[in-house]
Formats: sequence, structure tokens, C-alpha cells
Amino acid sequence: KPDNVRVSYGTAGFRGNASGMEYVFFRMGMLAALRSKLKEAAIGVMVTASHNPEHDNGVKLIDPQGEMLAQSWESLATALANVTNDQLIEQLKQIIDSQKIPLSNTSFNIVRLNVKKPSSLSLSRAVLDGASAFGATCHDHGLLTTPQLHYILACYNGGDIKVDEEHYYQNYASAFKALLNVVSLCKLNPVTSPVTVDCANGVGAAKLTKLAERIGANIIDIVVYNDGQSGKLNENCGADYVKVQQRAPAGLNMEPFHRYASFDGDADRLIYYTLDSDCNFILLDGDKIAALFATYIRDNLKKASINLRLGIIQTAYANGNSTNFLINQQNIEIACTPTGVKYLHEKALTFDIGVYFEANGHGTITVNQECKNKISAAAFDPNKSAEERFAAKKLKLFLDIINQTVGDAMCDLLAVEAILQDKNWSVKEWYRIYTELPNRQAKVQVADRRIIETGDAERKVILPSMLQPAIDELVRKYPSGRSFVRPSGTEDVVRVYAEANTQENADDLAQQVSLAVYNIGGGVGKKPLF
Ligand SMILES: CC(=O)N[C@H]1[C@@H](OP(=O)(O)O)O[C@H](CO)[C@@H](O)[C@@H]1O
Ligand SMILES: [Mg+2]
Repeated sequence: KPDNVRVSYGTAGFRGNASGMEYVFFRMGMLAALRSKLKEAAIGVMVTASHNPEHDNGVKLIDPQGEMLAQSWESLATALANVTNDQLIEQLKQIIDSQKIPLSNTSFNIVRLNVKKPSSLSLSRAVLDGASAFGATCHDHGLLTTPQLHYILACYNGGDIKVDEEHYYQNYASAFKALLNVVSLCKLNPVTSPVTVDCANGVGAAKLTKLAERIGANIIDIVVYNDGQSGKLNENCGADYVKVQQRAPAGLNMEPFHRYASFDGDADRLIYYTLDSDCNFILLDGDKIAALFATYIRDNLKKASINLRLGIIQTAYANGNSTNFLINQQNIEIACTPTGVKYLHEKALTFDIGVYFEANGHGTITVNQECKNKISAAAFDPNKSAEERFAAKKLKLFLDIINQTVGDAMCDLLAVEAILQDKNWSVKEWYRIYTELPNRQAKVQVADRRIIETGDAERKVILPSMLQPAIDELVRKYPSGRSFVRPSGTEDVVRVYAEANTQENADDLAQQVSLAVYNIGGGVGKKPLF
């Protein structure tokens, strides 16, 4: 471990420049083995830096049911990663004692290794070495998307110890085909039009190709773009680039009203986009996917006369008009949490059916088993009308397409495609459900981003105390203005978000707020000017 380097288990595990990070991965292998002994179940370890540039890498731990590592263990992970080499054994002992870990229990880890990245082989090796130091048996599943690893882990711990990647394809391909069969029954000539998917030159390209093969080209027409043959991972492409830059991946020739989608590097984010008739770029982000899912579920619940509590969970990054649409026009319950899918997921579980999405395209649907049973039973209930049973059946099949453990770009893509088919919608009808407020994201470098503390699900700054009044004053100047700032959990920056009635005003507001952060929050380097 290099001296004077501090890392922390952030929004999505440890992430940073891959060189010199082996010690973090080695220690996370150890921690995973300990957690496995405690939980008496396999623990997943994912090696990825998601949407970050190729020179970065990262590691995150996955809990037994495929959920994110329990928050109480994040601080243990941070402490273990930061001690010096000679304090390591002492720190491990402390964790073992404080968590009462039965060392004699066997432990299993399921590791996914991304051989595509030059750094990943040695880093994955470091995880395996760390885990073996505690005698863990490791199943190395090779190259997988993040959601595939979550899925495999959940199945494995559910008793299916032979589960593998193929199982994933069979499961979701047959779920999708079953729903499409049912929805095309009511159509004379079901049409499939192609959807072009930018896979960010990441692992998703090969995996999506396999999934599409299992479904069949006569049912879904997927064109893979940025398959990693030539381009660099996440460079000028991928879901994060498209969302933040609000433009298509480099080199993609777009046609008006065709459907385009982007995954991020580890395929847990999905964004759609298209061009309108004037060739304006139209983004259909996580908010719009959530709105499509939630209204589809709500409509079918209604048609099936099933009474369940449906909620949508957003973060402060959700576009103001998506929130207005869902609350005021659709009457759907909304909750807001801090950034980071673990918070959204946790909140989603408090509803019978929870639809959560970050605006950047990471999201899924949670539904508890009891509610799922209720929906399945309604599909065969002789006391219901044929129409009610049909809606219940569609809802059941739709929920089968969803990877409930985590946001999954491939499953979410199938779910969007199925809804559009069912509704006979092109991308045009979908994007018109509401019009987004123009918005802008920016980053500000400060000496120490930890001095910024936020509250109210990150919508207000608490410290430094001068900052929120300054933001409020700026926001007041712009019609439909809204802005907030927060320290990033994955990068050494403060993030700024602004929206307003016009793009110019949103840009202006983002600029002014960035300067306020720079001036009041201890900015370093060049003043943020854009
Ligand atoms: C504005 C934004 O997109 N933030 C992302 C980003 O977190 P930050 O804490 O903002 O760096 O990465 C997270 C992990 O992928 C993701 O959950 C989150 O939504
Ligand atoms: Mg990702």
C-alpha cells in the first residue's frame, strides 16, 4: 500500500486509477471471504469501473441476495483499505471480533473478472489471492456484466449451485418471448423495427449479442454498435457520455425517429435517444424509462382491478418535468433519495411495487413475492373478467423480464421494447409523454469536497452555510429554475446540476452556481467557465 493515499468505499465501491490499486482488491478479497463466513452464503466481487475511462478500475462487493453490500460494512471496507501493511492483521482481527465472525465457517466468493481491461487480470488475481488467504472457495465467472453477476449470485445462494451465464439468457429470453407472444396475439401484423445499441465498447456487446440470439431475430432486431473491436471503453460513447453531453456517441449516423440506446461499460445503465423531424437530438433517459414502466404497470393494475401500492423513486437529478408529470398528471406516488442505487433500491422495497431509476439510466423494479403471487393468481381467477385476467397475465410476464437484484441494461432494454410493442408506440409517442426542462450538469474542483454537506436528499447544502443562500438567490433569477450541488461519491469533484425554462438559462444557472461553489467551497485550479 502506498503511503499517504486514502481511498473510500463510495457510491459504488472503490474506484480510481488502476495502477497501484492491487492492495485494495487484495483486501476486498479478504473482506468478501469474511462476510461470506458471517452470512454463510456466497458473496460477489465485481471488478469494474463502470462508465469511467479505461485507465480506471474498481471493485464492489455484492451481498447474498444480489443486493449492494450492507451500508454498515462500507466503513469496514474503507478502514481495511486504508490501514498500513503492518496494521492489516490487527484491523482484520478487529473486524472479526466486532462482527463476531465465525472463522471456522466455510466461505465462497463469486468473482467476475473483466479480462477486456488490461488492468483487470492482475486486479482480479489480487481479489482471488485475498479470498484464498481466508480459505474461501472461489468461482471465477470470467467476463460478465455487473447485473449478470448479481443474478448469478442470487440464484446460487437460492440453491441453484449450477447456475451460469447461459441460465441468465434462457431465463430472460423466454420471459421476453412469452410476453411478446401474448401482446402480439391481439395484433394482425406485429412489426419489429431495429433498435441500435451502443455498448460503450464494453462487456455488454458480446452479452447482448448472445441474448438477442436466444430470442431470435424474427422477434427482436438488435444492431450492436461500439462492440469493442476497435474503439476504447467508454470513450466518446456509452450511457454516461450520451446523458451528460446530451449527444449521440461519436460516429453514429442517426435517422429521425429510429430507436437508439446506450449501455455503460458494465451494462447496468440504459439510455435511449432519437432525432425528431428537424434532427434535434432527443434523449429518453432514466426518468423517461421509469415513467414508461410505472404508467404501464399502473394501467395494467387498473385494468386487472388489482389494488397494490406503486411508487417511483427518484433522486434530485430527476428532471423537474418528470416529477410534475408523474405526480400531477399520473397521480403516482413519488419518493426522493440521495444519489446511489443502494438508497433508491432500499426505498423501492417499501412499496408493493417500486420503480426506481437514476436519471443516468440505472434502475429496475422491485416487487415482493406476495404481490407477485397476487398478480399471478389474478391471471387465472375465474371471478375476474377475461379482460382483467389478460391484464394480470401481461403484468406478470412483464415483471418476469425485470432483473430485480439491480439495474440491468439488457433486461431494461427488453422491458422498454416489450411495452412499445404492446402499446404500438414508436419512440415518438414515448418521448412526448412529457417534455424535459432543459438542464446542465457541471463539475467543480475544490481542495476538499468533504467540506460540503447536504441534506433533504441532497437537494440543499447545509455546509458551508453561505452556499445554499447563494444558490437560492441565483435560482430565483431563472423561470422554472432549480439547482443543487453535492460532492461526488466516485470522483474528486463537486457536482452541479441546474435546470431552467431554456437551455441558455440552464447553462447560465449552472455556470453561476459553479462559480459560487468555487468561491465559497474552496475551489482550486482554473475558475469554472463554460
Ligand atoms: C450524477 C450521477 O450520474 N452520479 C452517478 C455517479 O455517482 P457520483 O456520486 O455522482 O459520482 O456514479 C454512481 C455509481 O455509478 C451513480 O450511482 C450516480 O448516479
Ligand atoms: Mg455501471
